[in-house]
Amino acid sequence: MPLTTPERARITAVILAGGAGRRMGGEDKGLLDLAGRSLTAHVLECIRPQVGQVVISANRNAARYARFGVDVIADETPGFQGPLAGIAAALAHIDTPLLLSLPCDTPFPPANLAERLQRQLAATGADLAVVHDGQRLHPVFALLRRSVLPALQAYLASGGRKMHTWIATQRHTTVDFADAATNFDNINTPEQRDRLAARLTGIVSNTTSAP
Ligand SMILES: Nc1nc2c(ncn2[C@@H]2O[C@H](COP(=O)(O)OP(=O)(O)OP(=O)(O)O)[C@@H](O)[C@H]2O)c(=O)[nH]1
Repeated sequence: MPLTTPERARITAVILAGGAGRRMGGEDKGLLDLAGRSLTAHVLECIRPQVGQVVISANRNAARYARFGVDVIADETPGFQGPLAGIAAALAHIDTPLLLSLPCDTPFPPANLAERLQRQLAATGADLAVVHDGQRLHPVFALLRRSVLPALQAYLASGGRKMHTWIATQRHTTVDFADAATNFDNINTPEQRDRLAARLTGIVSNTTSAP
């Protein structure tokens, strides 16, 4: 059953767009074009109806991200320390009890992402619910209680950066999204972007040529 308005209001989504994009030649992936819109615009469109509010985690091009009309949060530590740094900054910023993290480089996340993570978090009483696609964990797709912030800050302060390692230390649950595995296909390289763009163009031209 879809989340109710009060349930959605308890969740802030953070779109993580603060990475170095090394495999993309150092480009800011969140602003990359796919089918005429930035990757961040695709993710924002999908996630906005699922939650109460959205913020963007970005470390460059603040003015361009500001045009999305939501809060833009930079990491507290410079130098691209990884997704956990963005999640920590977002947890410190929000005033909702739950944070939904998701990356900017996965343009079509499932339309029931927040709902399924929230239902399992509530049912298990865990502090974190993480996506599993049937093959592997996708730790950047997670619903976290705000109360995990001190533990995350301590992990980062100790030099920890790995999501899998930190999640393993927390009371977590995994949510099976095997039925939606392709929704978690992401874009890391120019070739992956071009392939997906070509597929989308095919879909559009097939649709428009239909009788
Ligand atoms: N806020 C923040 N987000 C990050 C950071 N590093 C990665 N991310 C985000 O986490 C998600 C997964 O990142 P990766 O694809 O592993 O890293 P990337 O920097 O984007 O790309 P590569 O340098 O090619 O690995 C993406 O949405 C990134 O924008 C960081 O240091 N800070």
